[in-house]
Amino acid sequence: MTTPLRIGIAGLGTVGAGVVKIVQARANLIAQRGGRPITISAVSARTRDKDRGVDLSAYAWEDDPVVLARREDIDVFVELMGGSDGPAKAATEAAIAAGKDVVTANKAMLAVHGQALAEAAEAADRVIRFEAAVAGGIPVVKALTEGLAGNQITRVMGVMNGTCNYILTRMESEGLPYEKVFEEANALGYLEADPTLDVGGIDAGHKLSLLAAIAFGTRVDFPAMELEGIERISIDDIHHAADMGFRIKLLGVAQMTGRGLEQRMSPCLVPATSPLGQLEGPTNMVVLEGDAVGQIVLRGAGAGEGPTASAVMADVIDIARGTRVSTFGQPAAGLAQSRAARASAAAPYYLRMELEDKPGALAKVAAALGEAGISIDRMRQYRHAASTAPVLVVTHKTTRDALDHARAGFAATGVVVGDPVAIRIEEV
Ligand SMILES: NC(=O)C1=CN([C@@H]2O[C@H](COP(=O)(O)OP(=O)(O)OC[C@H]3O[C@@H](n4cnc5c(N)ncnc54)[C@H](O)[C@@H]3O)[C@@H](O)[C@H]2O)C=CC1
Ligand SMILES: N[C@@H](CC=O)C(=O)O
Ligand code: NA
Repeated sequence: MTTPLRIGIAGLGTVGAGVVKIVQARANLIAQRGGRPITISAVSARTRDKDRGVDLSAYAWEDDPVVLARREDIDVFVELMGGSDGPAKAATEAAIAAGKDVVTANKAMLAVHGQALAEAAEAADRVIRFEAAVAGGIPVVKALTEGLAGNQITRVMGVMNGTCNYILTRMESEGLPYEKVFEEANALGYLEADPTLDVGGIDAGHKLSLLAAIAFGTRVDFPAMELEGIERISIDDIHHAADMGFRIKLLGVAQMTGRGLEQRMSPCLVPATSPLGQLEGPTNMVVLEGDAVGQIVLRGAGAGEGPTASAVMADVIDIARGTRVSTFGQPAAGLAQSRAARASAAAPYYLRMELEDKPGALAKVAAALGEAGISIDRMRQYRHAASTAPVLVVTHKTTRDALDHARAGFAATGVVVGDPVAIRIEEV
């Protein structure tokens, strides 16, 4: 009888319960593919007596995930609690120190502590695997670390937060308000424990920073990411974009330029007919570009029980097989600190602002754009009942610096109310 690979699971929420279900339902298939059975020795969660739709009676229970991580009867610690610090980090460190391999879905922890954890794991001759942490069920970490290992990666791009994509597409298709769709996403298990991580773009930014580290051989540098969430996107923006043949996506782009590593995660308008524009619901899409392979497009479920548990199991099965890949695809100690560069490529922009409804207001806005060297493609004032008028401007290609200059100009006009919404129109 082959020795089983014994796992301990900390966290029995959406993802943890999904992992237990796969281990129980697919035992034979997993044993064949991994070359040995995979068994669960112990589990941990905040609440012991809770119906999770799975039978946990065969497994030991630990209240403390750190104690679980150190148990002698586990080989792999599966961290599915979440949170960048606290018990997730403490238990991961304890697991490595106790000689366990680690599988985690925790992008928040890795975006902040990935370098230190990877170095600790490598010093202990252990692995940390995190396929579930980026784009859920899409095997993008494996694609970059293994399938594309022979390429110089030139760009990584994509939609990597299922919740945001679900919210944006449901608002448009059903004409539903943000709050209603947000509740639906919550009921479907897409949301992070702290939902501002999702709608603030932080979760997607964490994911992109992990992919950038692998792609460009640099240390994870999440603080350098230019970040903007979807909180200011209104149903009006969605409708205006649709009128012009665009859809709004929370889009991430990372690329290495002569000036350094550019990383940005922000709402963008993309052509409605493009593959990214057609992405519905919690689906993610990651576009990888390599010098030898050209462009690879990966599309699939980025969140939810089954897809995320699928990715966790892929990592566990890899460990059962004896596949050992460095956390970020190469030894962590050799990863260089990236030089952060502000994204500089010119693009057209969509601007929405509220104007005092008085003579000359539009002319002042046009003048502020002109002074910033920005040429107007389209400009429209919408019918309104309030004292301020909603105005939409689509610019020709311009730079971020010019846009900042124009923003300062808007503030000085005395007719622009609040800060205008500016959304980049991305050629994808
Ligand atoms: N839900 C999803 O679709 C996806 C989630 N992830 C990641 O997977 C991880 C888990 O996410 P979910 O399953 O959605 O979370 P969840 O909130 O549904 O479950 C979290 C589990 O961890 C347990 N837990 C939390 N703190 C604990 C502590 N101090 N001690 C013991 N147990 C504790 C909770 O009791 C619960 O069982 C997170 O890192 C998340 O970012 C990644 C990809 C997709
Ligand atoms: N909250 C995340 C879950 C997966 O990472 C998302 O919505 O994509
Ligand atoms: Na993945």
